[in-house]
Amino acid sequence: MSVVLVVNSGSSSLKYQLIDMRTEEKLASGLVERIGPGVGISTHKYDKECHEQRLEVSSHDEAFQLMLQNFEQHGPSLETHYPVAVGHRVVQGGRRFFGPTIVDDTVENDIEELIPLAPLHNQANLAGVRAARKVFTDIPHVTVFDTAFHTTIPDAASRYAIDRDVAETYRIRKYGAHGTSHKYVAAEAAELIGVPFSEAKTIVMHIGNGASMCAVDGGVSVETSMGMTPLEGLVMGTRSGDLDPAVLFHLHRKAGFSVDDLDDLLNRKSGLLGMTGTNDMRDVTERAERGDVEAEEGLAVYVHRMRHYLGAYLMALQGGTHAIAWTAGVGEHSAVVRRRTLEGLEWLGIELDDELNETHSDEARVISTPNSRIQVLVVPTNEELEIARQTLEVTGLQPA
Ligand SMILES: Nc1ncnc2c1ncn2[C@@H]1O[C@H](COP(=O)(O)OP(=O)(O)O)[C@@H](O)[C@H]1O
Ligand SMILES: CC(=O)OP(=O)(O)O
Ligand SMILES: [Mg+2]
Repeated sequence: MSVVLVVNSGSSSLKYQLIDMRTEEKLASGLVERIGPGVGISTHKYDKECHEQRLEVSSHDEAFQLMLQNFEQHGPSLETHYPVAVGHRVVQGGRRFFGPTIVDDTVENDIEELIPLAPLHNQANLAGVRAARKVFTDIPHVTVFDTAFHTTIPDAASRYAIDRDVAETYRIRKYGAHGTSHKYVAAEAAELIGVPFSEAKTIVMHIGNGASMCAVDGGVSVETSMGMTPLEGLVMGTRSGDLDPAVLFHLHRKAGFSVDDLDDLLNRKSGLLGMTGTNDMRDVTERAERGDVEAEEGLAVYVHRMRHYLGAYLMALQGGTHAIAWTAGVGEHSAVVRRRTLEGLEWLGIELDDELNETHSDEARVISTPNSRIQVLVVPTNEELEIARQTLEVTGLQPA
């Protein structure tokens, strides 16, 4: 059996899946949340059962050991289901990695060197790679980069208008993120609407805790909302997204914020959390519906920013847009956010079907009316499956 283990380490979590690549069936999956001080939560799903455990998990190395324990205690055994390869998500590949890459020590060092370009993510991703290489010493490890899908974005969209030498020396440009998800969802969306991926024009809305949008034209990314780091663009769970850079000078000069304070403010204490006190969209929409003013204001800013980018991406897709595809935690589950983002756009040929929008399902589906010129879709993302596919592809292993 060809099974691939996929490790997706986030800034404070570690997600994993064991996938049988003959059928692309998920055999087992798990999540270790809240890595760091305090009580963490480990969830392991196998054979229709879900095993939950609460305990302090102080590092990604510990989270990885916990994952191994989960397999040992709850199955399936990694001895009988020994993976043929391990696929790892890495957010930032810079101008160094343009596709899935088999890991060796040089690759590990290069990922480390890219940490400043994705501070919340690359460090955690690397910790997962290192822990896994220590345990699975005799199989290939492959890193799949969020940035790889965006290397096709034209210069006019990926350059910042700053001094050329400074930009070159310090590698300052738009790299984007969530590319593995954007690519997977755009391909699924094309299939759903029956347009070849090589011809489809799609706007993908990856709206999770981290959130970004992507304009995909003929199978390639032409614009995305995250920038040099995953801080730019949309309002997120704890990140501010776009703001006037002069705000930083002002807070430094007038309020004595250090660079680290500013980093903490914008990456960890802003977005929905900063505006409403919670980064969970379920709480925000519930409170907004009950008339809570802070929640309503936060939601309004969140939605306004997505509409701003939607307008821009309709322009980026020359010649028209076939579909808008919603994905990730908020995009897949929040009918309220989808409705508020797309309301009043009938004049643009975007017409949501309210009943379809409100219907819950785990399947990829159309939620616009038959009259809607641009189709609106919900397409559950599966970064892990896409990583597993790319892992097999680059190692040349065949599912057997
Ligand atoms: N039913 C729901 N309604 C609204 N938002 C939801 C729902 N379920 C999950 N979410 C949101 O999705 C977010 C997590 O999305 P996810 O894509 O898993 O993010 P990440 O990969 O960045 O951790 C949660 O923070 C929560 O706000
Ligand atoms: C890049 C990024 O924001 O990833 P995530 O959504 O997993 O936090
Ligand atoms: Mg995510």
